[in-house]
Amino acid sequence: MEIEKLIKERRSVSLFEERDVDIDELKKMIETAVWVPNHKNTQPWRFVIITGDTKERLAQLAGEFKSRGMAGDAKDRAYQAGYQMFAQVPVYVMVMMDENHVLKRRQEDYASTSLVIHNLSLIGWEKGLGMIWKTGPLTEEKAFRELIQIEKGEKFVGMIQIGYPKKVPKPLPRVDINKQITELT
Ligand SMILES: Cc1cc2nc3c(=O)[nH]c(=O)nc-3n(C[C@H](O)[C@H](O)[C@H](O)COP(=O)(O)O)c2cc1C
Repeated sequence: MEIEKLIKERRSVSLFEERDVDIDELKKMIETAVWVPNHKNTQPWRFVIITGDTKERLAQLAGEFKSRGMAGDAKDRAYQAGYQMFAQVPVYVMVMMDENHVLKRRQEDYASTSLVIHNLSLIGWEKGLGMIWKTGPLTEEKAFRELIQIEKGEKFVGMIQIGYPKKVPKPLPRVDINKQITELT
């Protein structure tokens, strides 16, 4: 696909078909995605691919989180909604990076890791796969962080939900780019 079309037509997708994603292919996509500019070549990223029993536990955590503090039928409904939203995702890639003690290095590492994530979503989109990068409140929970095994000295960058799109959302409007471009001559 032409690069301009690929960039403009890619959307964040969070509803997926009930269809498995080939994990070997996903690993190859990650191998390609990491070819980003990276100051000092720190390559600070780490990826945790989640399916199976760990995905099941993740969906339970989402249900427990969504229904926390509720009671009765409302609690059951909230649990099911949270659980289903996470259970319907075919595969997760959790992205972590080394948290360098130098702020500038840390910020630059985060920039590069973000590029990797976007590369991954573009590579996926070309293959018919949809993704969304999430950092919602569940990702700050201790149980979540233990489940995905964030290590000491690592920063959690994002939860990437991946699968074949069931529904592709409409694009959000972009501001007129001419308002954001200055020419100095
Ligand atoms: C750092 C980051 C964190 C995000 N976290 C969330 C999130 O927690 N929940 C969510 O629904 N979308 C999240 N998104 C996705 C954006 O909301 C989405 O990209 C935006 O709505 C634009 O849609 P598009 O990607 O289809 O253009 C996140 C995106 C980024 C870059």
